[in-house]
Amino acid sequence: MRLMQNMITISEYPSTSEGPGPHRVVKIAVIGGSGVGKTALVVRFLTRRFIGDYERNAGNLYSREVQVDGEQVAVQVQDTPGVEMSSNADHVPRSVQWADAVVLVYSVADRSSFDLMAGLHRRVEAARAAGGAPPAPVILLANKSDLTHLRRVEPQQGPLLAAALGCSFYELSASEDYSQVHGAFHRLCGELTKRPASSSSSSSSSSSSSSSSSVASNGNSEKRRSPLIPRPKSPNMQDLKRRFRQALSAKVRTATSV
Ligand SMILES: Nc1nc2c(ncn2[C@@H]2O[C@H](COP(=O)(O)OP(=O)(O)OP(=O)(O)O)[C@@H](O)[C@H]2O)c(=O)[nH]1
Repeated sequence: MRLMQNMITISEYPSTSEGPGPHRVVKIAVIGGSGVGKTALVVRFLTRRFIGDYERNAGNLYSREVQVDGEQVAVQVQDTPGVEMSSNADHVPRSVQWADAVVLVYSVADRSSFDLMAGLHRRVEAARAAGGAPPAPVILLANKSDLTHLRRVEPQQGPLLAAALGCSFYELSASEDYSQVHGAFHRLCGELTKRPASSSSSSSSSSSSSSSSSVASNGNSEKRRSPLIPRPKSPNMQDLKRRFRQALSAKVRTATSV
């Protein structure tokens, strides 16, 4: 369903809607505790806008076509529910097995979100092994670096953990710095495009265009439904559409006022 004139669309979960297409697809799962800024990071990367309000996310999939090292790439980002909040314990292994790469996120202002990271990394590795998938690149993101007065995780702890886990590490602020967020995701996309395409990652939806973004709810039972069957309007999708409209209308206003 078309949401806005500027090609923001609501679509089905892409693993069911991919058809033959010209572009490479890279799939990234974003995982971490609740409220650490996963949605804010994903939306910041895809739209440049920062979402200031907080609404709990039940698992959404976003996609956008971007240029990576001169190549048109369809980036799909799975924004998973906070691991400690989810009633569905399956969502981490499902997302990890679907993805080509994993982004683990904690907030520097939330010690418990940092303490989840090592265990989550183990779950990522176990899920890949159980699914027969090769190890995936994992990056560790320390978000909310702007909250210096609320810091609960010391700056050196993130890099130490990342080194122990064999991950890349970025400390950044989704609210303050788009370029850091873009840089982290973009480098990961670049790394993925240098790898041989997996069979599920070599094409994209034929309806995509170079300026398109889309978002789909990742409800468990809906995941494998035909793209032709209309998705029920869950409150979560309504919230998401509203947040997208908010973020993008500001973008359109900026563009038209220049
Ligand atoms: N100060 C600050 N706030 C941020 C930053 N990133 C996100 N937030 C805020 O943190 C809150 C939670 O952000 P979300 O993106 O919804 O967090 P989430 O990880 O998706 O949360 P769940 O949906 O519960 O999994 C929101 O109020 C955001 O505005 C940041 O870099 N700095």
